[in-house]
Amino acid sequence: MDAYSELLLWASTKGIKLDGIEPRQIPGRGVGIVAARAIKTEEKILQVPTSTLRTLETVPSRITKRLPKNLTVHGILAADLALDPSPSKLYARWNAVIPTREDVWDSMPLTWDAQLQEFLPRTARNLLRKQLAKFERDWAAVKTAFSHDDSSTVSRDDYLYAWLLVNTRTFYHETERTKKLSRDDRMIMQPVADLFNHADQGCNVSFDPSAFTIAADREYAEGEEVYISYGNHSNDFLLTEYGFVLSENRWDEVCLDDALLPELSTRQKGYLEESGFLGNYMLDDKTVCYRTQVALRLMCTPLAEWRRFVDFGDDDDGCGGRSSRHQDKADRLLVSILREYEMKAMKTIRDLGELEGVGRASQRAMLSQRWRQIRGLIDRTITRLES
Ligand SMILES: C[S@@+](CC[C@H](N)C(=O)[O-])C[C@H]1O[C@@H](n2cnc3c(N)ncnc32)[C@H](O)[C@@H]1O
Repeated sequence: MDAYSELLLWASTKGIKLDGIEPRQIPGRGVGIVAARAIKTEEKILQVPTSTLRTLETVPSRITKRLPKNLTVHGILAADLALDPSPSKLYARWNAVIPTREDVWDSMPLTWDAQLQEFLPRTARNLLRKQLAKFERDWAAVKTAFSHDDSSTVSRDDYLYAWLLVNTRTFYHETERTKKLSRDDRMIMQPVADLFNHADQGCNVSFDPSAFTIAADREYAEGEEVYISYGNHSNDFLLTEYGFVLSENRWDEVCLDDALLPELSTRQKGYLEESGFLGNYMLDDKTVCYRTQVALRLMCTPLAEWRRFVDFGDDDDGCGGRSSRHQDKADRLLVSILREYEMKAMKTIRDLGELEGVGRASQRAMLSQRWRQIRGLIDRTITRLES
């Protein structure tokens, strides 16, 4: 019997109900869940009883009592996974189907060569910096707690593997007890449900005190992959937090700070800082964000008019046509800035192509894919602004 059949057999003894779905290997996505028959909208396809969840409360006290009280739930769950080398029956079936360390190392930028990490787009790099700081805090606590114990030592790599599994496989869960914790700490792991891959729109996930339930968001044909949504995430977020990008992502956006900030004088940066508009300039497939508009206006309109724009939003003084004249100027300026940024994206793609020997080919390919997406978004925006 293969590991998935064993997992499902174990799941059925624990009251986990799959209806019309089954796990399957999906090229490029590890395991995923597919429709085993035609599924109707709103059909309940999975129920996972609360008793099977892996939570803060299921971590043995021999682990929790040695960890500092303020350690994150993420950090504690990872310690539980890492310090459980011969897992109890409860988790053995689950452990048999989770991605290998090799898979995790391949996809998660946190484990990549530092030189390759420098090629991440700005948003992803910033997220990675925060993720690393969070990991190092958790690891420092776990290392201190278990470093003097021969029976349960854990290496940094063991802990990192466990920490990244938790990062990519937890669900938000609220109970009377977890409501007392910060939002980020209301996380649990659940078997089978964690085999669903992500799409920018997916099945409905809900929970009550007795179970998690996943219900179809639309009709699915037999054999079709069934997704849930991990949230309204951009591809930079997905890449850093989950190790993949979507080719179709309605929530994707690109940070323009690297394109815009170098164009601003020190004085202009000061004005933007004072008014709370310095940096975090975002572009998606439909909109240039308001912060970007404010920075562009500062670059192409007299200061008094810019202040009016910031204070009142609209720079039309009632004479007609003014607003669109300024907007045209701002759009033209943005097009020229975007053209330069597009050149940078193309150079990054070329550089990645010549970067043999740094990191793995699959990691470089992932970065190139992301930069091609950025280039595409910029290109479409230029076309839109010029039409
Ligand atoms: C909750 S797990 C989903 C099950 C996972 N595919 C597995 O093999 O166990 C989340 C991980 O699945 C992968 N994943 C999820 N959605 C994906 C997608 N749309 N494309 C590629 N990989 C995806 C990523 O590696 C992510 O970190």
